[in-house]
Order: sequence, then structure tokens, then C-alpha cells
Amino acid sequence: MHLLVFVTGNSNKLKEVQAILSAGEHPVEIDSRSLEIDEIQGSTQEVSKAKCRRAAELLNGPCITEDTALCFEALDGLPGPYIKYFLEKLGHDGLNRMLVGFDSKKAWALCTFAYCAGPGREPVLFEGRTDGTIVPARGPAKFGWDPVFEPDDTGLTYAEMPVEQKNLLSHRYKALEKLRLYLQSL
Ligand SMILES: O=c1nc[nH]c2c1ncn2[C@H]1C[C@H](O)[C@@H](COP(=O)(O)OP(=O)(O)OP(=O)(O)O)O1
Ligand SMILES: [Mg+2]
Repeated sequence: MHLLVFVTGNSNKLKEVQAILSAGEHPVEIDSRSLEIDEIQGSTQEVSKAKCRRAAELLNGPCITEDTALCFEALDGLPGPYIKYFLEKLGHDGLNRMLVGFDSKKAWALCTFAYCAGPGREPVLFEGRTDGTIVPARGPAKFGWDPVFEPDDTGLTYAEMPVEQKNLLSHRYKALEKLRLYLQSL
């Protein structure tokens, strides 16, 4: 198959995706394009599909996109796909303070990859979820909300982990394993 184009404006995502897809027995090579794509409101599935449809139109060809949500149990899944704007406005401390009035600090990171075969085609989704807890920031602030998300049974935030560890248990890794199987079946 042709070199797959991953459309994203986020260089940290791209780095992780390249690292995960190039590891293991069946490496997948990707090309990347940085395009600004409007993101709609809706469920994570609706947001992901709309983003990938639009990317395929702009590229006039097949592509993958990815949308990441951070979902708080106490807020019934919000901020979810809107986490980018909450993080920008509130920062790590604000994300913690959103949960002050609630007992549960549980959260899950949800990654949704979408593959679209071309303009007018229906995108296919691949989801990966990692459960954890929202904690006061620990570790280097290199990538988004990594310092405030502690995956279950690790005792470390994503930011405190070596990248190799994050890339073996992350929401992104789990979604990419599904995408990888699908691509092999094409
Ligand atoms: O593993 C992660 N660890 C920490 N933070 C993360 C991670 N993955 C995404 N993030 C952040 C980036 C953005 O603030 C929001 C997702 O928003 P999202 O629209 O999916 O990403 P984006 O706009 O940066 O790139 P894109 O051009 O692919 O849409 O969560
Ligand atoms: Mg985005």
C-alpha cells in the first residue's frame, strides 16, 4: 500500500506514532502533513470522523487522523474531546481544581484514530483507552496533560515515564495496534 499520510498539527503526537508504528515485527511507515482542520462538537466518534473526512477532502486522498480525549469520571466523560481548550485555559493546576468538589479523580485517556480511504468515503475508527487518575502535576511538561495523568498501577504520571513505557501502555498505543491490524488486512 502507499505511504500512509497522517494529518496532524501536533509534533508530539507524530513522534509517538512514528515510534510505535516503527517498532515490532511489521513496521508501518507514515508521511505527515500539518493541516489546520476545524473540529466540530459532538461525541469523540463524531469529532474523529468529521476531522478525517475533512482531511481526506483537503488531501484528495487517503489519510489517517487522530483525536485525543481526556475524560473525567466525575464529569461523565467531559472535557473529553474538548480537553485541548480546557488545558489551554486552565493549565495543569486548573484541571485538578475542576475536580475539587468531587470524590472521584478517576479519568481515562481515549485515543481515536480514523482512516479515510478518500474524499466521500466513510472513515473507519480505532479506539484505545487507558484508565488512570488526575493528580497534581509531576514530571517534565513536554506534552499536553502528561504531567497530570497517572495511569493505573504505575505510580508514575505519563510525564515521569520513559517514552518507551508510555508507548507500551498508552491510549495511543492501544488504538494504533488496532489500526495496524486493519492496515495489514487492506
Ligand atoms: O498523549 C498525550 N499526552 C498528553 N497530552 C496529549 C496527548 N495526546 C494529545 N494530547 C493533548 C494535545 C491537545 O491539547 C489535546 C488533544 O487535542 P487534539 O485535537 O487531539 O490534538 P491537537 O489539536 O494537538 O492535534 P491534531 O492536529 O492532531 O488535532 O490533548
Ligand atoms: Mg486538534
